[in-house]
Amino acid sequence: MKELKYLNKFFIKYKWQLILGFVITVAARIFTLFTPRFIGKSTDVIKAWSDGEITDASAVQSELLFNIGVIIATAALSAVLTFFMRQTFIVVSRQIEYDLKNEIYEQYQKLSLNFYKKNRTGDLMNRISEDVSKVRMYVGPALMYGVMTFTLFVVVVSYMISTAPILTLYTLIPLPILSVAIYKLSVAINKRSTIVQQILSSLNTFTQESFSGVSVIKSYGIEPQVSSDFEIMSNDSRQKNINLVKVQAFFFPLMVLLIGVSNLLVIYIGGTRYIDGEIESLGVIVEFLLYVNMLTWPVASVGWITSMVQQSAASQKRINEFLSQEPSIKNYSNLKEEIKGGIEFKNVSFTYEDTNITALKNISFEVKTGETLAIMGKTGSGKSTILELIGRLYDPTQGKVLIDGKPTDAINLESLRKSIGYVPQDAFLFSESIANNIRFGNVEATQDEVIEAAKNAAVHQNIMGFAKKYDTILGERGITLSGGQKQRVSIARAIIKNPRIVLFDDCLSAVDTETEEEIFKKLQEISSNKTAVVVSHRVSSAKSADHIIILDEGEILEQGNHEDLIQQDGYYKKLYDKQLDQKES
Ligand SMILES: Nc1ncnc2c1ncn2[C@@H]1O[C@H](COP(=O)(O)OP(=O)(O)OP(=O)(O)O)[C@@H](O)[C@H]1O
Repeated sequence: MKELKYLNKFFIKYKWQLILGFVITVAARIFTLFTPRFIGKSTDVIKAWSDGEITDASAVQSELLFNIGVIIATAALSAVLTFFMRQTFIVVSRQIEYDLKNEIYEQYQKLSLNFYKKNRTGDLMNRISEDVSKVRMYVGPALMYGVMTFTLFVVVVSYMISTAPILTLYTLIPLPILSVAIYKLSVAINKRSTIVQQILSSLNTFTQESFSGVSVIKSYGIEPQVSSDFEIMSNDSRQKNINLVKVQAFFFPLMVLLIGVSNLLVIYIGGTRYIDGEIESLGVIVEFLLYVNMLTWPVASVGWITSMVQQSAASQKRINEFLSQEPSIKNYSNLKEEIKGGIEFKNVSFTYEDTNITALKNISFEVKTGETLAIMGKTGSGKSTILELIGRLYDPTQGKVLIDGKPTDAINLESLRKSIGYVPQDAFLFSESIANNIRFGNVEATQDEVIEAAKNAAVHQNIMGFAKKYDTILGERGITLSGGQKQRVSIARAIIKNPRIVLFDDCLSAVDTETEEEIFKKLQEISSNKTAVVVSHRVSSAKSADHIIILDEGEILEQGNHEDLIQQDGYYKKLYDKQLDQKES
């Protein structure tokens, strides 16, 4: 339960609403007491009339009318207060849910790439949706029903004891049994519904994947196989749902049975004690019958609340695991600074923590401000890793990455990231308009600036070809751009940021050579004073760079400018000849 202590700060934050809720709950419960009390009184009046103890019919009538008036008025008051009780407790729980979701989301934003590699997206989503909803059950309904049960129990039972202590004892005997039984049942229901949820989430993932990959499924003609896999999974889901329903079906019969037993006890014990003269009026029995029914749900809810609190604790434990994680990339400098763009790697080695793959081994090179570096090499040779280290998505395992002569970890993280325009290998676009996707690089950019960036990335003409032009929505409910168009929108996004350093990770692979050359020409025009690092498989992208590095299994195989490397007659020269041949043929 110590996990739930984390939530105390929210209880403190919303203390006044909660105190108000508590006061309202107590008042609402007190008013509910009037109904049994006045029904009991009315029974006694009628009994006295039928026994001939009262002979004035109008007196009986007016007393009954008064009692009815009191019952209606107090029940109405209690109903209004119950409404406000929900308004306080449940509204506070929604506020806490909102605060907690924001806190988790903020933490997600702070955590580094490593965290995302280690945890599946489904888990991240679950923490922020399902786990938070379960925690809300503790801060909302569990707290509200807890307070309600407690106040009702204290108020009703103390009143019952003062009226007829022995009868109270017998009446209450079945109630703890009810509470324990409901607790056991709730635990069983929760276990089974967790299984149902898990199956539902795999079923959702399966369906989602098969819809996203529908073109692969159809082209391979594996629809029957996919359908039969789906059938197996949904069959399993049906079975688990039936198992859940079987336990749920016990809930109400069990409650009815135990209420029935309590009622019988009140009638039997109450009746015999009345005959023995130990209870003075019949009204007490009627009153007690109503009390038993009033107490049943709160007592049953003790078991339900207990299991709800246990579940919330488990969820909060999972949330705390994420909240307590420190980002592996920390900001050590608060000094915002202007970055010029000189880059230097000094004996840099880097090993990915999750796979233990050493992607870079003792790499050293320098790119002066305003120069262009091209990185080439076979797939998996560590090209993208170099860009990730420049953007400080990771820190080097050994050696130093310097920007303007300063180690990247000594530079203010925000200043560093602001000065970099990174275009990743897989262009990621949001389900938003094209203009907003470009504006992502600079949210304050005007429409003219967006158009200018798109022109420089050679994608303006394509965009103008769409019916809604820059307002064309991308993604699931919008249009799908071709691979090359996506890459160019992603480049426009980096350009609009007007960064000091541009990092292009093989981001023109889906573009034909002519367009590629056009883009590079434009880039050179607009970025003459920017430092550029370009990863490419094409010599055409690399040859005009000031410096070229050829990587092989994390090590520098060759380096120099285009002429130097042609003379070295190694990997670069072979690639150059091959790509020249291809262009000519
Ligand atoms: N996030 C990661 N976690 C673990 N290992 C990784 C990660 N990214 C890359 N690697 C590994 O590091 C090595 C270098 O990868 P990197 O992406 O830098 O190569 P690359 O030269 O850019 O390849 P490509 O040309 O195919 O993009 C590879 O062996 C790869 O499997």
